[in-house]
Amino acid sequence: MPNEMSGQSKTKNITTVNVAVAVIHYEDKYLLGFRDAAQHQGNRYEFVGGKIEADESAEQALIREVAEETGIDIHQNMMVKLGRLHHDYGDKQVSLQVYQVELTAQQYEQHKDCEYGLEGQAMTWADKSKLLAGEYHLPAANKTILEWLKLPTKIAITYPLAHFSAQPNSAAAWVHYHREQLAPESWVYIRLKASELEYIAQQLMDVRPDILAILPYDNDCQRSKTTSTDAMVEAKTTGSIVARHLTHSVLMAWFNGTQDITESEQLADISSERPLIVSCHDIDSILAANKLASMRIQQQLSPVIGAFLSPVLTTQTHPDTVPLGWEAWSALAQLADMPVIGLGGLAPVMIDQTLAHGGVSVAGIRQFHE
Ligand SMILES: Nc1nc2c([nH]c(=O)n2[C@@H]2O[C@H](COP(=O)(O)OP(=O)(O)OP(=O)(O)O)[C@@H](O)[C@H]2O)c(=O)[nH]1
Repeated sequence: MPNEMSGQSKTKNITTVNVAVAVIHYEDKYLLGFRDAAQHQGNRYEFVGGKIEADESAEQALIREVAEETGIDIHQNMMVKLGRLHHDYGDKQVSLQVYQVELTAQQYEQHKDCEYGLEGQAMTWADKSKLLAGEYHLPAANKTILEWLKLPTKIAITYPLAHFSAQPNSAAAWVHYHREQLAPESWVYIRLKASELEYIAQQLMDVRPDILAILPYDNDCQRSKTTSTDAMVEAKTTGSIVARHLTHSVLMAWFNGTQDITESEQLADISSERPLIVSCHDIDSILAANKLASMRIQQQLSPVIGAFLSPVLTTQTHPDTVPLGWEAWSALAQLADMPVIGLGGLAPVMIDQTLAHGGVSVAGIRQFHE
């Protein structure tokens, strides 16, 4: 998709319209327009946006469209890329470049009572919970955007079991520690080995049913078609699994063709009902993640909702790994077609710095526990 940055492109005689989409919000209120019945995908709500002209970048188009449709002045430093996606409506193909735009309190005050946009279209402010619950009828392509918006600004990662190896019962110590330390209703990536996953992760989810768990995708069990820990955890779980996680090495093994499986087998293998979060460290893994994301959308499977991109800074756990540093991290984040999560040497308070460098969320271990 980076090759189709602007204008219209033609593939097999079908024109793809390149569109810049602004997910304008102030805290938990999101601005929606209503598409006229005569328009493509009419009688539906939409985010503000429109065609990217041939001489424009997506960001320039976004600034112009937002001003034309709402009169709100936005600047480059207020927008963060959420992702890019291609959608085939049958009668029209669209490539959406989606940005999150947070208004200032003053801008929201000025526009909070606005019922019509500058082009006469009805406008409304939607509560995030209602928007994500599907209470607004949006074009089909927006389903993925709503999944992206579920990603919180902070994700806690669990300690490895080995961290508790000095304890007489390390599994019990692991469960006890995380039961006490994880914030209420937080997203938690339960990073355990496949062999530890079923019995320990389940214990934590039993005692903390409020947490929203990201569980590792168990590649080995899936490949051998044995009763996988995935299936067991899914079947027995009392808590909520919000996503499965794919490691950098699994992602690269699939897309470098080092595993002898076809693309459709890969897609069928990964829990198709669950959104995915992938781990990336470099340009090759970002490109592999983009490919996976595009395949999932094309096959109408649950989307890739995020990429952990790491390490941003030096970490205590990997002191010898050379970090990317903010500049290289930001350049890679721009290439990702899904929301990017900063990982490695970060604290929750670094969310503003992460947003400024093109990420939407921060993750980590120690500092993300209460
Ligand atoms: N603005 C906007 N467009 C969207 C969203 N989701 C989505 O699929 N689209 C599609 O992206 C395209 C937007 O291009 P557009 O705004 O220039 O097209 P239009 O049909 O509104 O007007 P036009 O063709 O008269 O210029 C439409 O085909 C629309 O269906 C969304 O959330 N916001």
